[in-house]
Formats: sequence, C-alpha cells, structure tokens
Amino acid sequence: MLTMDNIVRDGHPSLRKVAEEVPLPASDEDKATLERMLEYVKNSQNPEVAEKYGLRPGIGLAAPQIDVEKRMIAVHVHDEKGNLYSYGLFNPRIISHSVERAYLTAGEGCLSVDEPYPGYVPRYARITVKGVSLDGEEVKLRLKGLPAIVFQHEIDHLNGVMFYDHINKEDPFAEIDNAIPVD
Ligand SMILES: OCN(O)CCCc1ccccc1
Ligand code: NI
Repeated sequence: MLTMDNIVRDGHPSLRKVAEEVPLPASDEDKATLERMLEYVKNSQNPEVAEKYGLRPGIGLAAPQIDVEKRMIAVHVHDEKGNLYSYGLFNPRIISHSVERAYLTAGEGCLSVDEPYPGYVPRYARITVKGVSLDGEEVKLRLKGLPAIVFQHEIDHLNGVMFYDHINKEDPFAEIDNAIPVD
C-alpha cells in the first residue's frame, strides 16, 4: 500500500513537469499504480487506517506526486448532497468549463506541500471531464462544487501546476470576481 513515504514533496522536479499520456489499453503496471493511488485516497479518509499508517488525509492524488510522470489521477470525494465521486482516471482532460469561477473558502492544501499557503484558489465553477476509468471505460463527468475543484487540482498536477500558483500574491484573500464560494 502507498504511504506518505511514497509522496514526493514540493521542490521535487516531478511536480513541475508535464506528465505523459498513458498508452491505452492500460498496462497491468499502470492499472496497479492507479489502483494503489485510489486505495491511498480511500485509506487516508479512514481514521483507523490513516492513524495506523500516518497517512495525511487527501480527497485526491495525482501520479506525479508518487514520482510517476503519467497522466493518471485518483479522486474519492463527496459533494454537498453526499453523492460519492470515486474514480481512477487515465488521461483525464477538461473538455469544457463555465466562465463562472469558484473557490474553497477554506483555501486548498496538497499532500506534496508540507506548509500552508493561505488564500483563495480560483477554479472553474463547473467543468466537463473526459477520461478512461480503471475498467477501461470512457467516462464523461459533469462536475460542480467540491468535486469540480478536486478534479482541477489533480489535473493541474499533471501539468506541473501547484494550487498556490493560482493564489493572488498581493492579496491572497482578495475577492475573486464572478466566483462562487464553496464551503
Ligand atoms: O493532489 C491531491 N492532494 O495534494 C490532496 C489534496 C487535494 C485537494 C485539497 C483541497 C482542494 C482540492 C484538492
Ligand atoms: Ni495536490
């Protein structure tokens, strides 16, 4: 199982590279890696397991964070209605997005960043994501709220972008125009 020892930290070159497309159908190795990533995210949200193995809770994980420069992400998150979005995706891409933006009022964090970077992280409020799931199916997801934010955070990792890159350096909590706050 993956633990925090497998997660590279800010400053590691893998976090600033553009990850490679995964050749499909995915190899057994790439499938095993993505399954381990999704298992990490689920384990990290289980208090007993997280405590036992010292896992920092995360609602997503991107392959570059475990030093695998491939376009693979795992997400395990509930939306405000309690709907679960649990996916391992190969080659995810945002195929359309709203003009309106959104941001987490609590700001964002990252398993690869050990110190806090306070501030609002502007994201698209709604996105449509296409990718290939662990069982080889093409998926098309229309997302809003926290799920939309997490998928954008993870897809950013595939392009060498960190959440704090988006924070207003002059005024981290400056109002973001045309944006809805997400709690
Ligand atoms: O890349 C995932 N990871 O660093 C875990 C934290 C994910 C995350 C945290 C806050 C808002 C969106 C996504
Ligand atoms: Ni992250």
